Amino acid sequence: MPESFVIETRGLLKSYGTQTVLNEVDLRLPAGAIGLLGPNGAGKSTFIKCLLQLEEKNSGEVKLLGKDIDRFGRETRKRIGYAPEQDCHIPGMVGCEYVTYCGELSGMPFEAARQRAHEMLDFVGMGQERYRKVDTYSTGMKQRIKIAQALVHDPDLVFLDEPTNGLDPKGQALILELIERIWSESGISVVLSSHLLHDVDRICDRIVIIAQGQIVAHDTLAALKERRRPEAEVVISENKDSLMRLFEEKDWSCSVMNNGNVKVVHGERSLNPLIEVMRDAGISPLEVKESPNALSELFLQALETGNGKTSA
Ligand SMILES: Nc1ncnc2c1ncn2[C@@H]1O[C@H](COP(=O)(O)OP(=O)(O)OP(=O)(O)O)[C@@H](O)[C@H]1O
Repeated sequence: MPESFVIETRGLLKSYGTQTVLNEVDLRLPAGAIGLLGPNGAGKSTFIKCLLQLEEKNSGEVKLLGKDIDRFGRETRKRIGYAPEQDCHIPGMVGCEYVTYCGELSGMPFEAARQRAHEMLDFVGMGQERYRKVDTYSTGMKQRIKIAQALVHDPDLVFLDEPTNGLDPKGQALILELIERIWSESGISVVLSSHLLHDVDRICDRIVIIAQGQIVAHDTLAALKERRRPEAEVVISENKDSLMRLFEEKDWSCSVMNNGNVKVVHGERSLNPLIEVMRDAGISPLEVKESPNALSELFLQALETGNGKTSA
């Protein structure tokens, strides 16, 4: 059976004036918990808005849940939820009234919308606060109610744009746990946009890294973590020359780094052969650090690209 995708884009292009914000983005994403990771200004929100037709793309094709948005945008959006980065509540409305209203806007009859709103408010952990005006909520509560309104109509796919913004570490952890359950318990595909590696690293099974409107990486989290260069950094206080000679005898290229540690390209699948060679030669390093995995490396490169530096 051919694999189906919840999101497919081909040549998606979006510019504001002379600035190209999405540069011919090609992506095919299967159902799951998807992390959209990139520095501020990378184009994450614009990507989401173009998919949801809140912004008009310049060119390219987009399919959501298998349907072309140019032909079936309106009907497809009924099966999609969205929590934007900025506040989206209606001033003066109390929490449960607001989520119910969002359900009605999605076409649900009032009674069904009200019942489901309470279920979703329970799901996001809102107690009696639901009977208070949203204007009086803390940042954490506002983030939670945004998630509740995105889920009220029981969508198949939900976009959450920077849902941990403004939260302290405990608040971030609570929101991430909640988001993880959206996919693992309800089977609703989630696109979590974030500029924090930690967010997506914890709960997503697939990662897309975006920088300056281009996809710099797309793979499963497991594959990105598995991928690393066969390099290591050896922290050593004495016998540095002997260590370098030892590596050269093994034909492993090595050099002294700015911090005084020795970098070695050992070409092995694990650190074990490197550690054995040093042990046999009677050299005891203080520490042997593995090279960063591809996820960390690509994310750092994306950050540098986002800051105007070009990556090697
Ligand atoms: N309506 C707009 N008009 C002009 N430029 C825009 C508009 N919206 C976004 N941009 C520009 O497009 C680029 C990408 O913005 P976008 O909001 O998509 O980034 P992001 O990855 O979501 O980052 P952040 O989390 O900081 O919002 C930025 O340079 C931004 O200034």
